[in-house]
Amino acid sequence: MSEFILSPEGARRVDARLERAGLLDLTMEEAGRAVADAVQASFPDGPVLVLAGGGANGGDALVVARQLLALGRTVRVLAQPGKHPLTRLNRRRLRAVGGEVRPLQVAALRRAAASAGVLVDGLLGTGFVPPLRPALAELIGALNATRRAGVPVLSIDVPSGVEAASAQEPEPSVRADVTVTLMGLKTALLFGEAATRAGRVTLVPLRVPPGWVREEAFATRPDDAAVAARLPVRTSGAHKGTAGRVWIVGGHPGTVGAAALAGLGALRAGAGLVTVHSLAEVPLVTPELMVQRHVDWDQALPALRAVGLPDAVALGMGLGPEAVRVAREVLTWGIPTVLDADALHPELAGQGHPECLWTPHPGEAARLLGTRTADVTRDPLAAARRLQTLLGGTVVLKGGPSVVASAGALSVSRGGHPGMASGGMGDTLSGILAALLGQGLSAADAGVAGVRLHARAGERAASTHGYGLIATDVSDQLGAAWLDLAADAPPP
Ligand SMILES: NC(=O)C1=CN([C@@H]2O[C@H](COP(=O)(O)OP(=O)(O)OC[C@H]3O[C@@H](n4cnc5c(N)ncnc54)[C@H](O)[C@@H]3O)[C@@H](O)[C@H]2O)[C@@H](O)CC1
Repeated sequence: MSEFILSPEGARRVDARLERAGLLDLTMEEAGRAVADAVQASFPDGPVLVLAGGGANGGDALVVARQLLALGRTVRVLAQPGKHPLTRLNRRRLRAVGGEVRPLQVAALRRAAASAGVLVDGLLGTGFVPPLRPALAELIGALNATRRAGVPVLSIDVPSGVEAASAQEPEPSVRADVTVTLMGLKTALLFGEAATRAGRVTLVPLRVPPGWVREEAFATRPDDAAVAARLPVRTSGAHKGTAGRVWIVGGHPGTVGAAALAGLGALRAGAGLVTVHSLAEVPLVTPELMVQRHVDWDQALPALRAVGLPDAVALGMGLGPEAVRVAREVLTWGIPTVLDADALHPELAGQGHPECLWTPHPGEAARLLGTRTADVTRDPLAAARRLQTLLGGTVVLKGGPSVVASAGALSVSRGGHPGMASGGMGDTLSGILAALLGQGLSAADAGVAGVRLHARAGERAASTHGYGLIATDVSDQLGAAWLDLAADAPPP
């Protein structure tokens, strides 16, 4: 199922609607039951130590405690005074079934943790506003020390102290083994150091009235069925001329491999005919790839245009100092275009068209936005949205995971592998994207499908090569990755 990504404000608005409908209590009950089920599934042994803050995150924790008691678990609860009405109500309910609630203090935490089989962290959720108050900072320090001593931690919604809307390194914050997040994913659970704090993340969508979460979500994470539904489908009469003619414009002495890798990626992503155009000698990576070496771009580009344009072009990979001039000319052709690497220049902002696909990594994104790389990585979703506004068309902000922003849609890719952090991976992606554009996909669909295809091929290749993965390994797995995704496609 595709998943929705909520901001703290969006989650609050859903809460407010639930409250107006008189459903918030039921939703908290469902959330607590789901978290209790997760505790049972992952940590079935030993006493459970539940830590509950004063807000609704603490309310969830008190429901978890009651649900686990009902399942026969030994449960100890340390809680702050309830500020949220439902937190107070659930404290009364817990007591009514014999649950004991003690004040949340560091000494009590250390004592109870010594014999605990698992610790449930319900101190702070999406309502946390940094900086952390000193008393809670001390508690979180004690909680993390308990984990280091061997007691696993399950966090409710987000690890406490993590700012839900930011991927920034949160210090101090809870380090969890498992995070059960509610209704929608949060930025902090997807990107950067914050995500590593969350451990294994599972999303419990909760049965809120249809559409409410979708309406408040600012981004989605499509599942493979949703991605597969965008992939091109061929008829038996397909031939190389109908499967997309792609040009790769790139390469410069010393960086010509980038263009060759893009060409290989395009071929393996199904393009019918691929030609690399370069001023440098292109290595023969595979005989199926056509190459044309040119003397200078001023002569080459008009001549190429005169012979007839391809279905799509990818440019910039290793293209060097002439990239902006070349990109300006190519953009006048008006054909679907991937702009990568040296073609990602602020001077080109506003010169694209709707079928452009811009593929910056965070460093290139920072240069385009006139900001620092750390500002991009702190909130990649916001950065991708700003880039799309600046550049138009579709933007793929590369990373683990990548973000795809097109007019009115923002999505996060699944999967991939850390072994993909090696030179040439981005060139392969540009080739894949151009191949999909050439096969008739819109820039928006090509962005979503191409990024997932690349990640899936990376996962496959990593199972053999691990951190030794190189870009050609990924290209080699593209066909199999496509078949994996197509197996999930809904029937035509
Ligand atoms: N719409 C949803 O997603 C649902 C949300 N629920 C829960 O509700 C949570 C949000 O609840 P709330 O908005 O009440 O907020 P939280 O419970 O996340 O946090 C609010 C509490 O944290 C304290 N706090 C805030 N900043 C602090 C700081 N810097 N230092 C120390 N203490 C600080 C506040 O004083 C308050 O007691 C979610 O994370 C989730 O666990 C669930 O009940 C189910 C439905």
